[in-house]
Amino acid sequence: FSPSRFSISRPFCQSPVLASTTDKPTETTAEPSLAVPFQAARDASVAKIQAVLSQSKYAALETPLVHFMDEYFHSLSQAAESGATNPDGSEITASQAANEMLRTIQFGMKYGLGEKKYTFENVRHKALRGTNHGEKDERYDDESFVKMLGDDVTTDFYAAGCDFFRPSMDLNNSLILGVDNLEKALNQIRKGENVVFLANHQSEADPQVVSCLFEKAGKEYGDLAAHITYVAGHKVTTDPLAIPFSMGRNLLCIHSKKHIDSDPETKPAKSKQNMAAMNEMLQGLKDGGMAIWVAPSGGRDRRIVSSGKIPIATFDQKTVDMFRLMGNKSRKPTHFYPMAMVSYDLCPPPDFVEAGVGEKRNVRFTPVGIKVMDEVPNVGGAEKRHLFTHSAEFECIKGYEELLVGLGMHKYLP
Ligand SMILES: O=P(O)(O)OC[C@H](O)CO
Repeated sequence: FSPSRFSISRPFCQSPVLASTTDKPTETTAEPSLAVPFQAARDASVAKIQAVLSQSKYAALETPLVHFMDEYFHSLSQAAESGATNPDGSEITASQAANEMLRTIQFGMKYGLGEKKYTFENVRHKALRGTNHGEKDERYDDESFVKMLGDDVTTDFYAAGCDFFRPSMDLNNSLILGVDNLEKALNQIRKGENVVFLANHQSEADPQVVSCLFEKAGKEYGDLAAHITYVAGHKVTTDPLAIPFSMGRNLLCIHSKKHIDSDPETKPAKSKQNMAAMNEMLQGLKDGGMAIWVAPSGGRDRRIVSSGKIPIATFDQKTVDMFRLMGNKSRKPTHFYPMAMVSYDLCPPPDFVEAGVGEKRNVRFTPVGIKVMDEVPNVGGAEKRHLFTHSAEFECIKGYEELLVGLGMHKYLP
């Protein structure tokens, strides 16, 4: 790795330019044809949702939800047409699309809207896996908690999130690379050491992409994916549709640097929450055996609208420094692995960057990719800090570009 070369020319001349807030949102036009059973299931599901919404105060949600439904039914219709199957070998069906969609919307309405919406009260949230899941979870002993969940007391929200997004991933043509590094990371975690994956971030479904691709690599890696704690910005914990997916994940809830200044009045409270999250993380790292996924850019990569290229967003050095500092303070060996991710097409983010929630959801049946790069040695003092961040980002870009080539997505190469 040569820092001087890096500063002059990033691989493939990557430009750090992000789409500006004036760019139009990503438009993905629905395919003209939908297979007959999927069309029927889509129409019936839309009618059900319209009936519910018309009798509620959320009538304004009809347009974005119908768009989301159209996207999802098209995605699964295409999956079925391509011959993709579920993990048990069964076909992807129209009734599966309807069940997944209606359940997700029902969760969104129950946990994401209104006075009873689910609030992530603790900065460290533990995945809600339901009462049928093996591990003891004391929250399910609390009567009010059980009452709040109602019929969903047995719901494994982790599995539900994976089941929703998995059929939209063309897993036969997806790539999971760097499994040797994943194996090293797994062994380090098993020894009680900590691992931090420094990733680029492309879609809201990235935690599910990690799960499905790690599962593809092997059961032990699938189990690791369920164990990972994701560093989550405010959208992940406050957007009505994102909330149910987030309930199924281990999270550290923070306010990313990208959005913390959007409302000066609430900045002190947000900074306080970030401090609390860092303390919780430090405790977890001290306990050891922790696996963390963080996007040091503070958000998703955006396409360059004029060229259609998708560069990864620049890693924020202070964020990386903070994770290294916490690792050092924990006094447990803490290992850093850059993780390259290709998942943009699965749920393309809007081209504009904004702090608000409730964005328009697009979903596509597409291959996805992950490459776990070599560990970046956690050495060097204050004067070398930038070299560590550059090295991690450089590796991530290398892996990303290798994935794009391997997946035949040359058009996105920056
Ligand atoms: O700031 P954004 O729009 O890139 O959103 C980042 C969130 O983590 C969404 O997953």
